[in-house]
Amino acid sequence: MANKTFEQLFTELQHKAAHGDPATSRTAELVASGVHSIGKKVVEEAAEVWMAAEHEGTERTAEEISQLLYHLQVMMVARGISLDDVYAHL
Ligand SMILES: N=c1c2ncn([C@@H]3O[C@H](COP(=O)(O)OP(=O)(O)OP(=O)(O)O)[C@@H](O)[C@H]3O)c2ncn1[C@@H]1O[C@H](COP(=O)(O)O)[C@@H](O)[C@H]1O
Repeated sequence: MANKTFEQLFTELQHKAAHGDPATSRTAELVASGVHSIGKKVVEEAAEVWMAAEHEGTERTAEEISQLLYHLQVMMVARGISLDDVYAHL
């Protein structure tokens, strides 16, 4: 059972970006670091998904995918992109 849905996490991240303290919120820290830094994390996490899928088990791969999805959501928040903006292309 998931701790939260993709939609619930996105709402939480929007709130953290607007009101969070970069000293205690990873999301606020990442958004403050800017799109270039967030982009590097997205690429790093994507590579970790690839490596886990090829060389590690299902649980590790799922964990890496969760981290990629988190960083993609942070990028969306930083760029002001909504879930509906993305769903429009799915
Ligand atoms: N789901 C996540 C989540 N997934 C991944 N991460 C971050 O991504 C990191 C994983 O990336 P790495 O493996 O590169 O770890 P790292 O070496 O510490 O990263 P670097 O410092 O090297 O960049 C974790 O250590 C977390 O900092 C997350 N940080 C926060 N959340 C959730 O986001 C919400 C808001 O969190 P805060 O903004 O921290 O309050 C909460 O529900 C959290 O559970």
